[in-house]
Amino acid sequence: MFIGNIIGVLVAICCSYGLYFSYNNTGDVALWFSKQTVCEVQDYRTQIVSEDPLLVYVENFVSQTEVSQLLNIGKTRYSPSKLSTGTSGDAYRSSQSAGLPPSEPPVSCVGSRALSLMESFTDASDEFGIPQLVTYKPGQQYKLHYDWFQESMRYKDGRLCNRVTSIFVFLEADCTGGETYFPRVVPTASSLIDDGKAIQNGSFEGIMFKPIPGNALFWVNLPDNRIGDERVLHGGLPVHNGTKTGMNIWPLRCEP
Ligand SMILES: O=C(O)CCC(=O)C(=O)O
Ligand SMILES: [Fe+2]
Repeated sequence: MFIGNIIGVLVAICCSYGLYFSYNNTGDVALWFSKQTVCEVQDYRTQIVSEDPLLVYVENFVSQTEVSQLLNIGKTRYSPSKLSTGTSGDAYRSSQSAGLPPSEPPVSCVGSRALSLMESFTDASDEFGIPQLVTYKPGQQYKLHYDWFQESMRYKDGRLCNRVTSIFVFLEADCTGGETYFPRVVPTASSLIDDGKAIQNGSFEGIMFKPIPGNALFWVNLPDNRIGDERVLHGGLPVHNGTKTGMNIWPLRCEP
């Protein structure tokens, strides 16, 4: 079901100092906008996969130019991905991850675009943390997990925070396998499946999304601002051949 009310037509032509400071005026989010940045206009299109839990497919969220630039910024920064427990090198999450500098274009542009998309889910006490690239080689995966923490994490300023929403953007999909799988989400429309962008059939529960560069998934982790939603359990299925790379954006809901 393509819907009119959230067809996204981005208007962030030019992000200048302070334009988005009403979202947040302290902490990391200020870094998103600490440089004068001219951003590409990006016409993206949203499609609701499931209303409850809210899971939205975002087509053309990031341009091919931005994809190349993001991959380039990340390429020297990779290290083994960590689990929320802080452990790395675990078979549960066998990918490599790279934190991205939030103020460097196009990271800042994609960040402001994400803020625009998520405006109704964020508030002034939120933090945006560090966007993260995650890359998978054959055999690598991220088994089923929640992005929200069972116990809120202590932010650097001492506040307790949890991941209120997630955006996962597919950047590189020169691979077979590597679908993003939500076993507990029942799609309310079939067009993504008909288009071959998602897979749903009787052999498994839920829905899986094929990695397609530039497209993204957006979902809500903390629907009532406090309790993590167990229905947004998801994982990155093993890559069979080639390379898959994505970008995580995880706004943090912090206690005021
Ligand atoms: O690789 C994927 O498809 C999903 C990645 C993910 O869920 C994560 O990094 O938290
Ligand atoms: Fe995840």
